[in-house]
Formats: sequence, structure tokens, C-alpha cells
Amino acid sequence: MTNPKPGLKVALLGCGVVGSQVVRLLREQADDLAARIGAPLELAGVAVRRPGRKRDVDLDPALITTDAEALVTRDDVDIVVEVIGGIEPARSLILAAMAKGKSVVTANKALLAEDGATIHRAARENGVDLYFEASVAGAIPLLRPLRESLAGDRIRRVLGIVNGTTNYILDKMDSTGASFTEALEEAQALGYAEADPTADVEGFDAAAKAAILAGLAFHSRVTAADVHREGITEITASDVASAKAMGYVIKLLAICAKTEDGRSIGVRVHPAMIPRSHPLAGVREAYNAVFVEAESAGRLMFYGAGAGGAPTASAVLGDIVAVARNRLAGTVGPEELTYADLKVHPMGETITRYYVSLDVADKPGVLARVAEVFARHDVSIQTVRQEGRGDDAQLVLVTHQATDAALSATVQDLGRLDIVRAVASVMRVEGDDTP
Ligand SMILES: NC(=O)C1=CN([C@@H]2O[C@H](COP(=O)(O)OP(=O)(O)OC[C@H]3O[C@@H](n4cnc5c(N)ncnc54)[C@H](O)[C@@H]3O)[C@@H](O)[C@H]2O)C=CC1
Ligand SMILES: N[C@@H](CC=O)C(=O)O
Ligand code: NA
Repeated sequence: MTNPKPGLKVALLGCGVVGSQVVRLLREQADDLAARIGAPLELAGVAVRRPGRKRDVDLDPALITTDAEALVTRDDVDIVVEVIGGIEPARSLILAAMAKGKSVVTANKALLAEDGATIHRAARENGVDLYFEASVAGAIPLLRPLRESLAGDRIRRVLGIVNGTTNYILDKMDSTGASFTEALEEAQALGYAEADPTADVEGFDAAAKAAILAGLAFHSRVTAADVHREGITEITASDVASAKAMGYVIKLLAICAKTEDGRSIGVRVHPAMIPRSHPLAGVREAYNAVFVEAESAGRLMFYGAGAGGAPTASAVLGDIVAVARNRLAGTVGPEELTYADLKVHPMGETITRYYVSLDVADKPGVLARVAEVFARHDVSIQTVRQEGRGDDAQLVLVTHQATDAALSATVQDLGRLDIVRAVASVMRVEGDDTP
């Protein structure tokens, strides 16, 4: 095959789980990529931290460098692919590359959620591309559909499972009755969770993704600090069993929603019970799935692998092809739009439902006193289930919709009642309105 145009040179930053698969795919699919782009791609260099390390891919020693800054500013480099992760030196390297006119592809959700403003501004000012499909829900085409395919619609809500590790843990707890610790150990043994899994299990990874999704969906600036975040470390086998008994399953959800009046948005990540009939309930193991609800398109669901070297590299390669085509055409893709400038409202204003499990004294009048606390805060109860256990009983209540502030004030007051031995568990209930 002859290629009519000169090749485009790609500099790769980081050669770990994702980077090594990017190298493999660039190599294995070189002819297809050249045909699709209209010019060949050439790996100009690979910046690594430890050159001697054994990797999943063989690298020509001549391509390896530890001087990432020199690589990204080299005159012959067209596209920089950043798969190092973290804030620094990733941010400085991306900015240095853009200042030299290179387009950038990154999978770095942490950086985009913390300081996306700086990176997007640099792309705009330097007239270069910034593509980041791999940063949210790995292989799943999600950001490009939001930025491009749905550019003619109005998005109301984005709701999904965007962290594979926590979905694997919750799925194992649900299907085998395992404890959180047992399920986490399994996830680590299978390589889903990091040795330090804090970013996954405490919800930081999902919160960064929620910030990116909300920004794109609602054309507003949203950072990780704006996202209400709760992880899954407190979920017990007994919570999972109670959810099951009531026809629910517990999932870590990312929810980005515009208020009814369209004046603000809520962005939150927390575990929630969803009905077992909900499509997200069937998302098993480490898979991700995201619902997008738009005014004209209605409900759309995106499903697939949210993590892993090859799946994530697939999204990176898709971005490289798009950026390469843009460069050959002398253009750039759509830039970040924050014209709507919607503010993120506090969690207390969010409308949601609660599941509340109380250990109470098993004597007459208990239910009435508990119901009075709900009524005092104007929270209506949808269902009550009571199980006697000798002197004690367990009372399980599910509410109708109310503000999160009213619900949490209710729970606080319930804890003060002398007949309540313990507030055993509290969880939000979501998805009853989504088929
Ligand atoms: N692994 C996955 O499933 C997914 C990862 N991502 C994102 O992709 C990025 C890369 O993730 P992984 O490949 O999993 O991480 P990793 O830790 O396997 O690879 C990162 C590599 O960068 C190297 N590195 C660190 N500092 C460097 C420097 N200054 N110069 C050159 N190399 C340096 C590290 O030595 C390491 O080999 C992160 O932003 C991550 O959030 C996104 C979606 C899924
Ligand atoms: N740790 C993340 C990987 C991709 O973003 C996850 O488990 O989903
Ligand atoms: Na994606």
C-alpha cells in the first residue's frame, strides 16, 4: 500500500498497563491505521520512568527515554499520548507539548477533573486538539457521543456505573455473600484493583469521571471538588442481603442531573440501591454502563469494558486516529464549551429516596414514634418491614422522594430516640423511575 502523505509522529508518555497496549496496537494495526488516517503513524519515542523494567511489550531501546520533556517538545513530534496518570508531571508535560503545537490524547481523568480548565485553555490558545475518550468508562465510546452525536440535544441526566473495581466487589458481595474485605482481596488478586485501591473504593476515581461527564453534558465547569463523594468501604454483607430481600441490588453510581428548573446541576457518587429489574442491575463483574437521558433522544445506554489495558488502549487509538485526521485536514475537533455556566448545587438540595434500617426495642408504640420523626421532617414513608428478634426488632423503611437534607436530618433525629438501639444502615435508593 502506498501512503500519499508523510507520516505523523506519536510520542508516548508512560508504558504501563495502558501504554504498553497502545504500543502493541500501533504496531499490529499499522497498515489499517495508515489507511484510515490517510498517512502512516510512527512511534517517535516512549518516555518511561524505569528503562530496565520488564514490560508487556518489547520496546526498541532507541525509542526509550527518561527525558519526557525533551520528547514532547521535539520538533518532529505531532501527537503526544499521555498515559502516565496523576497530576504532575502529566500536566506540565501536556502544557509543554501544547505550547509547541502538539495535539494531545490523554486517559488522565484525575488531571482533567482537577485542572481541566488549564488544559482545555492551553489547547484552545495553541490551536491544538485535546481528546480524552479513555478517561471515562475506558473502552466505551461515551465522551465523543456526548460532545458530538448529542450536540443537537439537551441532556437531562447521566447516571451510571463508571468504576470497574467497585462494581466487581459489589457484584461478588451480591452473588456470593462475601464481605467487602473478601471481595476486595479477590479483585486485587485478579488485577482489577490496585495494591492501594483507595481511589476506587473511596469513590475518587468515579468522582473524577462524574466531573468530566457533568462538564460535557451540561456545558459547565465541574471539578472533582464539586462532586459529592461516598465510597463503598462501609457496605456490609448484611446491607447486601437486605437489599436482595427487598428486590434491590447495591451499585456505586455516578449521577449528574440538571434540576427541573434547569438552573443548577447535582453531581454525586455514592452507593445506592437500585431495583433488580433496572438495566444497571445486570451490569456484572468489572463492566461499566452509563445511561444518558436527553430531551429528544430519550434514554440511551452505553455498556462495555471500563478498564483494562487493551480496552482502554482501544479508546486511546480511536482518539489518535481522530487527532491525526484533524491534523492532516489542518483543523481541530470541538473545543470545550462551558457557556451554560451552571453551578453545582449542594448535596442537601438533591431529591432522592432513602432506605433506613433501625435496630429498635420490640414493644408497642415504636413504629408510631419512628413514623413521627419522618413526618416532622416532611418525609413520606413508602414501605415498612419489621422483623422481631427477641427483645429487639429490625425496622426497615423506604421513603418517598425528599431532599437529601430532610432525609439526613430525619436519620439524625432517629438516632436520638431512646427506642432506637442503632441506626444499622442508611442508603439512597435510585432508579425506580428509569426502566
Ligand atoms: N488501567 C486502566 O484500566 C485505565 C487507566 N486509565 C488511565 O490511564 C492512565 C495510565 O494508567 P495505567 O496504564 O493503568 O497506569 P500504570 O501505572 O500501569 O502506568 C503508568 C506508567 O507511567 C510511568 N510513569 C510515571 N511517571 C512517569 C514519568 N514522569 N515519565 C514517564 N513515565 C512515567 C510509570 O512508571 C508507569 O509505568 C492513568 O491516567 C489512568 O487513570 C484510564 C482508564 C482505564
Ligand atoms: N480503576 C478504574 C480503571 C479505569 O478507570 C476502574 O476500576 O474502573
Ligand atoms: Na470512554
